[in-house]
Amino acid sequence: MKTHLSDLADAIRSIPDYPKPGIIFRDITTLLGNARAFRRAVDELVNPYAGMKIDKIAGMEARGFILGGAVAHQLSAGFVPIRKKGKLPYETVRIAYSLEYGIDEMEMHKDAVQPGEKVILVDDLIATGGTAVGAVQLLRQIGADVVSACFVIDLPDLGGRKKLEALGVEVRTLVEFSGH
Ligand SMILES: O=P(O)(O)OC[C@H]1O[C@H](OP(=O)(O)OP(=O)(O)O)[C@H](O)[C@@H]1O
Ligand SMILES: Nc1ncnc2[nH]cnc12
Repeated sequence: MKTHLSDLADAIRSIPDYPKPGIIFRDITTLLGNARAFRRAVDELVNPYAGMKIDKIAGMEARGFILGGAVAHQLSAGFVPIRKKGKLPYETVRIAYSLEYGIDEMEMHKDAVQPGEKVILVDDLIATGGTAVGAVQLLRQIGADVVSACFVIDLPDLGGRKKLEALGVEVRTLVEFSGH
């Protein structure tokens, strides 16, 4: 039986008031635990990039590692982890960023991408876009050509997609939830 994109939305669990009052947390662990939905989500993320000779997938800790690793494998691309500060052992580039429910700093190894390499950013969700914009800035700082960014979930009312597009990055998403 074919899985539809509405089935992907149904496979995501929504938790009100987590991690803070007023936030509805869109929990992808239920999608990841559903073999058919997980495969469909990865296939849908990968399909638009088939044949594009992408060099690297960059994934944001932690949920971007799960999806980004699967996408990289399917595209025969390398994988670049963008981590929360203090976790990477070699020399890094670092940037402060804010997201829907907090602020933090993220880092990437400074030799993780060679100048001019084609990179796609992968994460589970875009909300305010703070995380993704920070990641694009880090990647561009070391010379990456960020050709696109893709997410399973878009929260369009929080404006992240528009911010990324304003930076000249194509954005692809699979399901939308209105409100927070
Ligand atoms: O568009 P934004 O407002 O920046 O929010 C989106 C980010 O928030 C979540 O990650 P989180 O920082 O909660 O980390 P986690 O994956 O380790 O739970 C999500 O996985 C995105 O990376
Ligand atoms: N509402 C939300 N649910 C899950 N992850 C998020 N990251 C930022 N906002 C989020």
